[in-house]
Amino acid sequence: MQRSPLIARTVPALRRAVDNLRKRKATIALVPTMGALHDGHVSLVRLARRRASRVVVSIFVNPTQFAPTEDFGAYPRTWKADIAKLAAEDVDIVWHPGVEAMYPQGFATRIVPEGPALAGLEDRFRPHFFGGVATVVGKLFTQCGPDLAIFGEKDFQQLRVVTQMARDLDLGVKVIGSRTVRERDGLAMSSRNVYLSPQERQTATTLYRAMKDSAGRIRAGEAIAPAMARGAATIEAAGFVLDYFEARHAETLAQITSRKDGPLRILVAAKLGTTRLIDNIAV
Ligand SMILES: Nc1ncnc2c1ncn2[C@@H]1O[C@H](COP(=O)(O)OP(=O)(O)OP(=O)(O)O)[C@@H](O)[C@H]1O
Ligand SMILES: CC(C)(CO)[C@@H](O)C(=O)[O-]
Ligand code: BAL
Repeated sequence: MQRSPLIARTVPALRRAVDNLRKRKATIALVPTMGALHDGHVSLVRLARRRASRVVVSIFVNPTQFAPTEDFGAYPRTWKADIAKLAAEDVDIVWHPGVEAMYPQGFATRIVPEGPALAGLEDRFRPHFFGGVATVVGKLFTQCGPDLAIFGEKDFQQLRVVTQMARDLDLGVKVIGSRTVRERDGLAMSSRNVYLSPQERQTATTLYRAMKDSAGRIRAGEAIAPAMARGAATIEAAGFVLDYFEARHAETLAQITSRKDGPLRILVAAKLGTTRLIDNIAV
């Protein structure tokens, strides 16, 4: 029988609910989200279910990771549909704080990530972003105290930054990455895809095709620079404004010049009209 998850809106209510699960010797997985849930999020919840006996999903559109010029106000909020999806997945607790519960009056502490995972990419175009993410994810981890937490590979640099933070701050949470879920034409599922017009939605698949093409060329022995230049040109010709299209070391995200530098990942961010999309694939 389908149960509705318990919905916690304050830190004490969340802690009580988690303590109750712990009394029953549960292992707990946390899946942090900003809501507007799609099948990508559902795949994270399913992985959480396989890895732990109880699942907590947080839904919080975190203002500190948006610049004032970005889409915090417009970000899709689909609460009822989200809860129905989470009930169908048998989620135990939904942690849904208001902004005042997460950042009470007088809040004045931030976690500021540094190091190689921040070398460019998202950090160059959204310099506020990882400070906001690390601060809120650090809080989510200490509020909920999960054994493990699941993050999508779609936000590959975020996965690396959060993994490093959990390790550096001894948060006792094992961070697990989950593969990217795509639409049939290859577009990575993303809450922001709803911003795309029908025409833009058709064009959007170019990102995946260009990454696959460049990855195929590199695998076939073409030098990295021309293979990547070709992908970038394809994306721009389709009408995107490109932020970056780069091949990086898949583990460290360090810059690479040759295939001998180790396993590679191609990462892309580009704007189509006013919608900014990101994606990545393994080479
Ligand atoms: N297509 C996807 N496949 C797998 N995981 C995903 C996918 N899309 C998002 N996620 C993961 O879900 C978690 C919550 O992400 P978020 O709520 O920001 O969704 P999103 O679709 O990435 O939204 P946005 O459009 O804002 O980037 C993150 O760990 C993110 O990497
Ligand atoms: C990890 C996260 C929930 C932090 O707000 C967000 O950046 C996201 O949804 O990827
Ligand atoms: N999916 C990452 C959250 C963000 O872009 O704000």
